[in-house]
Order: sequence, then C-alpha cells, then structure tokens
Amino acid sequence: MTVTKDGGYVRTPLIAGNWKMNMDHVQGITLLQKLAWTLQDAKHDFERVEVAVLPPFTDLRGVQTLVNGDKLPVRYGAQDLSEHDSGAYTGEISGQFLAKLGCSYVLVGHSERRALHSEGAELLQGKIQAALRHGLVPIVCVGEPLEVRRSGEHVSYTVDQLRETLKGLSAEQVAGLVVAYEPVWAIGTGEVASEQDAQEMCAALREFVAQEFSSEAAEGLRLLYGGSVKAANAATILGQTDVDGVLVGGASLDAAEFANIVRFEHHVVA
Ligand SMILES: O=C(CO)COP(=O)(O)O
Repeated sequence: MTVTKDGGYVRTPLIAGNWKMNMDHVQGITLLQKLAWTLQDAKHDFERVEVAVLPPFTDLRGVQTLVNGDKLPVRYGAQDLSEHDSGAYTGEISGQFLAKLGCSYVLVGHSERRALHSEGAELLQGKIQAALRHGLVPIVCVGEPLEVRRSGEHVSYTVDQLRETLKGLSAEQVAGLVVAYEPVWAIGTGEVASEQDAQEMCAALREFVAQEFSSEAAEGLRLLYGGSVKAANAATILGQTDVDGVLVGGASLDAAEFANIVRFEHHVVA
C-alpha cells in the first residue's frame, strides 16, 4: 500500500471477506456480530481500513438489518449478479435488488464462476455494466491457473484477462473499480503467492490501466490480492506498494482470524 507523508493511505485499504457458499442466514448473523464486536472492542478505525463481507444472497437481508440496526460501519455485498435488471431470468439476481438491500459491492468474474459456470468476458462486461447502473462497486476478479504460472506467461495472461473484462468502460468508471488478483493455484490450497508475486502482478495491472485508460484511473483503482490469505501473511502482502487490500475466502469464516487480518497494521511481521 502506498502511504502518504502524514501516515495515511493514498487509496483506502479494503479487507473483504468472500464467504462463498458457507454460512446460512443464522450463522451469517452470528459471524458478523462477532466480527463487529471484536473490531469495535479493538477500536478499529473503519474509515482508515475499510471492511466488507460478501455473504450468500440469502444472508443479505439479515446482514442489512444487523448493519442498520446496530449502525455497524461494515460494508457488504454479493458474490454475483445478473447482467439484466429484471425479467424472465429464472434463478438470477438483479443488481437493482442488491442496491435496494444496501449492498456496496459485488464480485464479478470470480475464478470459481469463470470455471464452474463458464463465465466469459462478454458476460462479465455485462455484469460490470449492470453493477455500475445500480451504484454497486464491482470487485472484478482475475488470475492465472497453475499451468500458466508454470509456463511463465502469468503476467500477460492476467493483463489480457483484465483487458477483455474491462472492455467498454470509461477511465472514470475504471478509477472507481476494485480489481482482485487471485491466482487460481493459490485459492483454497494453502499455497499463498509470495508478496513479490502479488506486487509484480498488481504493478503490472496498474500499469496496464494507466496505458489503456488514464493515469487517474490507475491511481484511483484499488487492487486486492486473494488466495490463502491469513492473519499470519496478510501484513506482508498488504505492505506491497500496489496491493490495496485483500480478498479473503476461508479465513473470513473465522471472526477472530478475519479481525486479525483487518488489524494487519498491528501485526506487522518484521
Ligand atoms: O477465492 C478466494 C476469495 O475470493 C480466496 O479463497 P481462500 O482465501 O480460501 O484461498
């Protein structure tokens, strides 16, 4: 993360928890309550380091009620959305509905959806447009599989993936996006990319945005790293210049562990 002279951050760090298909609506409330209490007890400054959770759709109403009722400074969002706003699309969820539930964020193009639901660039462009139409910030996910990493082509592969996914957007729109670099081989495997790997890719993605869109877009865009992030490795990864946050899977299901990731500034590993 880039730190200013007065010790602030150039871009507000974002620590986001992707619960995936875990936590029913009762478990979700308990987890969020524990997380909020832990962070409030620790006097976490939510303006300085932003916290967001991305629960299953069925938890969102409960999360909204808890966040509003207890005035929790935690943001939340969904793990996917439809590219359409309404109509005969059985099983789909509209960005309009997510906005009405107070969502701030929505994941777009997570590698599990790209792989398991064959989501390609054109569909993802539509989903990004749908999110933006309803004032949701898309967290656009990119990252290479193991064979690409082994071939040494990971940077060009991931930059190309981002280029395809962001097609049709203006520089102003890109400036407000969040992009998560999640190498597929590091997701849920315990195999974490090194901090140098995370920095190399995030720097390349920012450079691409500067070239393709504008330097303002590159400066505004927040880049997250995701893949086996835990409290033990978060501070080192977040210490990298071009990494503005983390997208956490498994470790976000444990309130104490996730709170320690949020509080990375207090756990800097020498
Ligand atoms: O896919 C991820 C977050 O979106 C990462 O998952 P893990 O943190 O469980 O590796």
